[in-house]
Amino acid sequence: MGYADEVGENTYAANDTTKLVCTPGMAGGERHHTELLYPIGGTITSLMRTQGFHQFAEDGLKDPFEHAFGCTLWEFLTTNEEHKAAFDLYMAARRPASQKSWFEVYPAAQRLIEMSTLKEGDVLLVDVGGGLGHEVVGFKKAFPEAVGRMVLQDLPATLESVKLPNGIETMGHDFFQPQPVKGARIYFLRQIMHDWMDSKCRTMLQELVAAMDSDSRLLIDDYVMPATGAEFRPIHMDICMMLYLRAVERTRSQWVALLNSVGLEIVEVFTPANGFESVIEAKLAV
Ligand SMILES: C[S@@+](CC[C@H](N)C(=O)[O-])C[C@H]1O[C@@H](n2cnc3c(N)ncnc32)[C@H](O)[C@@H]1O
Repeated sequence: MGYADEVGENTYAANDTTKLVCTPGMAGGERHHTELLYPIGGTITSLMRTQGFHQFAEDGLKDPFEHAFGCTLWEFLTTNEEHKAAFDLYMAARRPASQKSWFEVYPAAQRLIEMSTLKEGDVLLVDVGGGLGHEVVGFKKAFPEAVGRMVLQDLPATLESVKLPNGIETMGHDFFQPQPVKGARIYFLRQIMHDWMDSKCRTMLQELVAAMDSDSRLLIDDYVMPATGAEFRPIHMDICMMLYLRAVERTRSQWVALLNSVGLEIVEVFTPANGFESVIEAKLAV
């Protein structure tokens, strides 16, 4: 596993992996997976023997998490503060520092020049379901002179502990409800759509479509799985999404079908060279 280096008999030294897994975010991830995923594994056989296994469990069917814990993951996190805190820290820390940010994968600098018509008071970016705000903070640091408001949205319980630098607003918002910020240039969803089955994604997207104008862009930061030959990391995530959340990592054709079904069209898909998450840029279909 490489968690430490063996340097002698019964002697181990911390290495970079040791230091990484000791950070609050990765420690949160260890807690999340060991305490939540293992019980799912331990009860999966009884789920298969009773109702069967359904990736998009709907209409009264249970997903593996619900079968193990008696409620969905999101319900569990609303009633379990320690797990919620571990989850939020894990989300904020999950990507290796060597990985490019979404605004490097997506040509944000170029797009910001194209967006130069924005005025003070217009909204540049809404980070929908943005967790503790790590991505919008990173964006603000990278583009301190960018004109326009930046808004972090998430469930009120997530935002309670959030402290952000000046210039970033927080807004409690349930993304299945009407989007209160109209006509933003960018609606950014990182690792949101992969948490939900298609029917729920359609509801969420329809609320965004109703708020978008012709200059708005939807940016989805998620895996775009190849039809064959996927790498280990997205496959692992795909299985986790199925077990935790009755959800999925999507292929390009699945993304196209989902976005087209709500009146959106893909402008371009930006994929980093190392097989990590892509940024899908979409706009209202003409
Ligand atoms: C997988 S995390 C991703 C967080 C962040 N975007 C990131 O990439 O680190 C999913 C986020 O969705 C939020 N969330 C879940 N249900 C939500 C809802 N109905 N409305 C708004 N946010 C929700 C969670 O609180 C969590 O912050």
